[in-house]
Amino acid sequence: MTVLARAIDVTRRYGGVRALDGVSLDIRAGELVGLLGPNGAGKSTLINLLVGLRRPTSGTVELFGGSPLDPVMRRGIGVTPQETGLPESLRVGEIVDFVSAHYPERLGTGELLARFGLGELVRRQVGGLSGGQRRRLAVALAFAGRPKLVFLDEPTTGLDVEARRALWDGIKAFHEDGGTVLLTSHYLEEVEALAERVLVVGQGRVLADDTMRAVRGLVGTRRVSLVADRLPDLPGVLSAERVDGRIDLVVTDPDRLVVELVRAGVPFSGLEIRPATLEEAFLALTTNPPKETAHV
Ligand SMILES: Nc1ncnc2c1ncn2[C@@H]1O[C@H](COP(=O)(O)OP(=O)(O)OP(=O)(O)O)[C@@H](O)[C@H]1O
Repeated sequence: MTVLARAIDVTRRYGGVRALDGVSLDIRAGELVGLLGPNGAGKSTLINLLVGLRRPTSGTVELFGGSPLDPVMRRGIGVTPQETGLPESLRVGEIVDFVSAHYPERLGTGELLARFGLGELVRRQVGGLSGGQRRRLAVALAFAGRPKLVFLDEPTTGLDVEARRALWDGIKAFHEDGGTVLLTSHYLEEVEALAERVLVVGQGRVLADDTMRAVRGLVGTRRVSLVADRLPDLPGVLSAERVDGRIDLVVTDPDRLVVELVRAGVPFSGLEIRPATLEEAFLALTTNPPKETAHV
């Protein structure tokens, strides 16, 4: 499958901070890739390198087989950064026309706005839009020039559920037409709802690059929940907390945990074991040292 964007052993430093550390990846045509990672993991830096806003300290970045610094290559992409400033006095339709005019091919203004649930607002001045409407407009603009590849940095941060769904529909429609998307998100359900492939980034490195299912399987964690007054120190516990009178543990080996519990002779009841959610798996991948259950 055609590779649209590629990073080869890319490192990016800002002074003493190593924001990316030997990252290699391909974004292939038709993929919808979710980039997950905690604050400061290097997600925005990776996007900035792939779209040519920054250069790597070492390593190579390619866009459509060329350099992301080449305007001809950049014409094939659409980008919504984490923050955008749109001119307050322009009308929504005027902004779309202004942005579209930079591209050889364009989506009609009405069609673009309808795709993102903004059709009613074509004559509204940007200064009169709500925060959520502005954000949706900023994301819609990434699609104005019929891009092949779209980069969205936290597209739905700050949106309510309805606005988020309207955006998801626009992104999905683009993808169903064959478009390629790389998006970052702090909303794990967003990545679960949209992305087929997940890249987990932590401390500037790619920790996992696989299907959603495989990423969960990779960490192989289980959520164990039980009722007990106290627990001894147990092996393989990644996180432990008391919630509504129960103790919830994320563990790597639930069978061993139960054996150890019984062996310790600790009274417990209401044992439940289920697969970890993506959030739990993600935390386990990027996480701290094992937890001491005796202090829960
Ligand atoms: N222009 C800059 N100057 C100095 N340090 C920077 C700069 N941009 C990013 N960094 C640092 O590089 C690291 C990675 O930042 P980056 O913004 O790429 O992370 P992120 O995963 O996008 O985080 P977030 O989820 O908070 O947006 C952080 O430690 C950050 O402080």
